[in-house]
Amino acid sequence: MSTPNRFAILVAGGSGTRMGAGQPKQFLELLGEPVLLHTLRRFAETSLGVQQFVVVLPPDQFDTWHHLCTRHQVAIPHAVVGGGHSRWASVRNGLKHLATYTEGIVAVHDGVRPLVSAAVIENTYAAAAEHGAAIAAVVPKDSVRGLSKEGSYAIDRSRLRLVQTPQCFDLELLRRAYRLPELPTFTDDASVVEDLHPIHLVEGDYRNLKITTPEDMLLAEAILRSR
Ligand SMILES: Nc1ccn([C@@H]2O[C@H](COP(=O)(O)OP(=O)(O)OP(=O)(O)O)[C@@H](O)[C@H]2O)c(=O)n1
Ligand SMILES: C[C@](O)(CO)[C@H](O)COP(=O)(O)O
Repeated sequence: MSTPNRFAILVAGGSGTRMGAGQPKQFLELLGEPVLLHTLRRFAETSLGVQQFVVVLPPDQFDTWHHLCTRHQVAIPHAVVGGGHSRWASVRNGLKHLATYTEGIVAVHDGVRPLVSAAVIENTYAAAAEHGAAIAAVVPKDSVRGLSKEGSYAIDRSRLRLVQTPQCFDLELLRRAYRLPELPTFTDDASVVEDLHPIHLVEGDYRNLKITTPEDMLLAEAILRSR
């Protein structure tokens, strides 16, 4: 079987309200480089050939990214697309940029997961080529409780997984899913696709954290220094 085309949509169209940094968290520096640039490099450095990178940014931040790419001499070819009102809308905009392609595997990855490993990226693309839809996920390390009117109750964590990105899909499947109307329950791409196709889980990585709140920056720096 021939190698499928590979595409990557790096979503970085959010504003980072939980980080509260005064600028979107994807532009904060980790060991001297913006979070989003670490993420782009991670994907570009895998042994896989990614044919087309699409970076989705807040529409008012194109100049910021352009200046950062110039300052850091970024030589990784990528398209820049404006984000939307939600992650779902940003992914949909990214997908539109791939309209000329008819087949392949597309990875959707949070621009704020800069510590993703080559193994997780490669395994997720490979699983999607085999199963149509594959996402990285890890086993919860803490006990989990649900909330009820009366208080709370224990949940069997062996039946749970914590979802990460990348989330990789057959291009046409992802297109079909993103033609459906947006629902408030969509928190990731798997939740958009799952009514159309089963989602295969790939072993993620605890280090593949999503930079969300200030302590995540400390953790990410510590992990980067240890590499
Ligand atoms: N309208 C949006 C919202 C989110 N994202 C992206 O989706 C990923 C995961 O979202 P999250 O961590 O929630 O980022 P923010 O929306 O920026 O953060 P917050 O919810 O704290 O505002 C991030 O890479 C973010 O930039 C996006 O592309 N477009
Ligand atoms: C896509 C995601 O990173 C998977 O864990 C997550 O769902 C994004 O959630 P957020 O609320 O937008 O941070």
